[in-house]
This record gives sequence, C-alpha cells and structure tokens, in this order.
Amino acid sequence: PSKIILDCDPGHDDAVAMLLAWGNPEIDLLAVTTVAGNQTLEKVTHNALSVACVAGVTGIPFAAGSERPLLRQVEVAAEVHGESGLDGPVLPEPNIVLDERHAVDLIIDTVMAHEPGTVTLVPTGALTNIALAVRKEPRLLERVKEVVLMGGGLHEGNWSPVAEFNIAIDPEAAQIVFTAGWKVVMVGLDVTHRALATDAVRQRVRAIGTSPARFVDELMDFFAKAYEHNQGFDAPPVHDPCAVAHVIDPTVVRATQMPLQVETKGLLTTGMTVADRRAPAPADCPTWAATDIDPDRFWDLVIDALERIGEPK
Ligand SMILES: Nc1ccc([C@@H]2N[C@H](CO)[C@@H](O)[C@H]2O)cc1
Ligand SMILES: [Ca+2]
Repeated sequence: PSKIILDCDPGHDDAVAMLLAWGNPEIDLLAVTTVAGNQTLEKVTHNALSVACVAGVTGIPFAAGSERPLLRQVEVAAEVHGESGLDGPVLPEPNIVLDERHAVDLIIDTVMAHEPGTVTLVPTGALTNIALAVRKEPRLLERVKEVVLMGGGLHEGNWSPVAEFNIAIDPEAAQIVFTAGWKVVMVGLDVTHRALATDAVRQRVRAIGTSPARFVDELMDFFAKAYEHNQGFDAPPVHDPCAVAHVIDPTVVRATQMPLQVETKGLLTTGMTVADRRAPAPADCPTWAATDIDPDRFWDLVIDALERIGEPK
C-alpha cells in the first residue's frame, strides 16, 4: 500500500478524500493534518475530527496546522462549504484528541520515521503547512516519495478566471512547494471538474445504506445546492478525492510531466499555475499535472471505499 499523509481543510470534498483514503486497501493513511482554507483552522480541524468519527478512523494522529497563509490574509469559501465548513449533515461531536504537535512537526516526524521515499504527501487545501515543513526540514526533499496535491489548473480557475482556490489563497506557499525540487503531481480543475457527484452517483452512494454513506449523501446535498447557486453546475465537482485516486491508480487520474510554476505577483493572474508546454518536458522535470480522469472508475473507487468502511463501531 501507499503510505500517505492527508493535509486538508474539510470541506465537503476533503471529507470524501478522507473516506476514500481510509477505506481503500491500497492506501495506508498515516496521519491527517489541517490547514485554514475553506473555513478557519478551528472549524476545519473540528470538521476533520467529526469526519474521522463518522468514518471510524482510529489509531492515527490528527494535528492542526497553519491558521493563515504565509503572507496573505485568510480567505474562506463559506459560499460553497457554509459557515461550519461542512454544512449539511449533523456533525458528531469528535471523540479524537488532537496530537499536541503542530501539523508541520507531525508531517516532519512522520516522514522522517519511515523509510526514505515511501511516504506521499496529499495536500487538499492551501499549501501553507507543506511549504513550512520543507523549509523547516529540507531533508523532506529526499525523504518524501511525491507530493500529490489537489489544486491549480491548466485551463481552468474557480477563485479567479485563471486561479484555483487552494493555490490562490496562498500562492507563495504553492510556489515554494512547486519549485522545491521534489516530485509534485498537480491534480487540478481540468480533471476535478469532471468528477461530478451526479444523481446516478448519489443513488449508488445511498444504496450502500450505511451511516457514512448517508453522511456523504447529505454532504453532497448541500454541496450540490451551493455549487449550482454559485457556479451554475448541474452536479458538484468533488475535487479532493481525485488526488487520492491518483495515488491509488494513476490510470484513473492520469498525469503528464511538464514544468509548472505559480504566479505570485500578477494583477490579474496571481495564483495561476503556469505550465510550460512549448517543448517536451526535460526527463528530470519534477512537476506533473493531471490531464485525464476516468470518472466511472473514479466513482467506483469511492463507492468501494464506502462499502469497505461499512458501519463503523
Ligand atoms: N468554490 C470552491 C472553493 C474552494 C474549494 C476547495 N478548494 C479546492 C477546489 O478549488 C478543493 O480542495 C475544495 O475543498 C471548492 C470550491
Ligand atoms: Ca480542500
């Protein structure tokens, strides 16, 4: 199995990413860390612990991280995730106690405790914690297997015409992560906008008939209404589990090697992920971007994970 650390900001789709990581047998979820983004750090951390309770996640550490971007002010996405950051279902009171370490230290300690090149970082929020971790412990560069992140886009934006939220709210952190030298796979809006929770998908989820499945359907109910109202989507794109799906099976979410950098100064383009596809990528180019997804096989993975989770406790 692939050993991963999920760094997230739950967030409706972050919640599905956690369920997929926990339920899929190819993934060994080592730790979960949180970062301000969809909502404040306090709210997304509470949400992460609530989702863990719903999913029956046990035996792994959870740690809270950065309460704001490196330089910029906090910007939340309440219009899509609600005031709680996980509007829709009633959230169980968390019974997991947070690790006393900062997320950055939990990430460093976890990577350094495992064989070099065996731990994959899966950020599904702003890259603030990841940037701080690699600055505090540069040895992560040769110890981390790869960074597979949900964020950015080659031809699509959602926080601006050309920028995606996770990158746009902390572009300086993103530029640090993209240019650090380790392998980065950017799973951006080009593929996640095709991972739609259609009525057919939601019917399959409901048919599982467990509490976690009902929880996901209630999340999707709110997310669908918010996405329709805000961005005119017929069905909501469930972004974050696409990054986990790439780790599980890179033929479900396919990536292409290409030089990638992040704009941090543009008046119109700050947060834009800029790919240089003018020539074939050099063989040693460490950055990749997702360019294709098989939505049916993607949803099969999500449904299978929920079926394997069953009814926790
Ligand atoms: N409108 C909107 C804003 C932020 C997000 C969050 N940011 C990423 C998609 O832009 C995902 O990680 C998701 O959690 C989704 C929709
Ligand atoms: Ca997210």
